[in-house]
Amino acid sequence: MGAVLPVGTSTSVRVPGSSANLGPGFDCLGIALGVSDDVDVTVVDEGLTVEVTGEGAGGVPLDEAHLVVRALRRGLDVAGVSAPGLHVRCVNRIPHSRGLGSSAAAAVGGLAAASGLVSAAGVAPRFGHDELIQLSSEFEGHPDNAAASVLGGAVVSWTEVADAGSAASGADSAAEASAGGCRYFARSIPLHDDLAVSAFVPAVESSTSVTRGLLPDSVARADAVFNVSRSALAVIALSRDPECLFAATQDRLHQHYRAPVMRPSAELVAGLRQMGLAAVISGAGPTVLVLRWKSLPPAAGELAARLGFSVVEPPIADGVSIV
Ligand SMILES: Nc1ncnc2c1ncn2[C@@H]1O[C@H](COP(=O)(O)OP(=O)(O)O)[C@@H](O)[C@H]1O
Ligand SMILES: N[C@@H](CCOP(=O)(O)O)C(=O)O
Repeated sequence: MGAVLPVGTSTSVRVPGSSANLGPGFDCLGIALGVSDDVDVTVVDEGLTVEVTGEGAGGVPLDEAHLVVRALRRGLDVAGVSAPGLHVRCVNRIPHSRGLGSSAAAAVGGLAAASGLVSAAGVAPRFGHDELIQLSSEFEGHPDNAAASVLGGAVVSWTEVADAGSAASGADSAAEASAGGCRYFARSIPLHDDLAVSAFVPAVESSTSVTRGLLPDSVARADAVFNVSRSALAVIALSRDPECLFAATQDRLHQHYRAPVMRPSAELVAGLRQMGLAAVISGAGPTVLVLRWKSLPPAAGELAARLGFSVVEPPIADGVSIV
């Protein structure tokens, strides 16, 4: 290991949550939401202390298993530096296991904190956006949430999986090797000025890894074609024609497979869509997201309350920031 970070070096990071998929864009579309976590890290003499307040406090581990710490360690490792000890303080506002990208935000937050520490100590430059997207998506296994948390706004992301030949000949970067050959990329979608979101958040949780297990390995070509057309339309709807949002948020690849384990969410999506709203399952659920360009009708709030969902209207957020 190369440089050792001086005791007292510190950094503060703010990272937004996100909503992935936006209906048809499974594992490739996402939008950053103005509900953010803060991560403050200070280099200390020895050991590791983790302090958590807000969402997840009392539930997440307070040792090396903590996701922010794992990402922080990975970032320091990639930068080729070590720390004699670390104090990590997390102030969490993104609800966990609701489909609002908390795990991706934790990975981005830890990696950005590593980036902030190495640059504050003057031992290495900050990670660029592309590197942050690569490293954080490796934690997730899909880039849609992580890319939105890094870049802010709405993003299209994509994954390149090395074929057997290139894997045999060796990965072309340490990141690629550690990701089992996956390379992750993203670009921002310019957003229409009137675009806004409403999130309908239930009290119940749902694990992303569990509900990914409900999805089939292959789908009918007609369903693939259906989603390809809606995903392409989604980019136009988000950027310049919000009136297409209703059509652009249809999906046949993931939502109905997950519906049996989130009936109230499925019922809420159906009810909101009957009102003409562009409602989708947020990420892997159970939160429901509405992409809109005008106010919600009162009936939307009434249905949400009856089904046990709280409505929040976060701004569309900028990407991760290092203070
Ligand atoms: N800020 C955080 N700090 C530590 N662990 C976290 C944090 N955010 C999320 N996690 C971990 O990720 C899990 C939730 O991930 P996931 O099922 O993907 O849901 P989400 O949609 O919220 O990302 C939590 O149960 C916790 O283990
Ligand atoms: N494309 C992923 C998105 C998961 O988002 P999360 O916020 O629920 O973790 C999926 O649909 O599995």
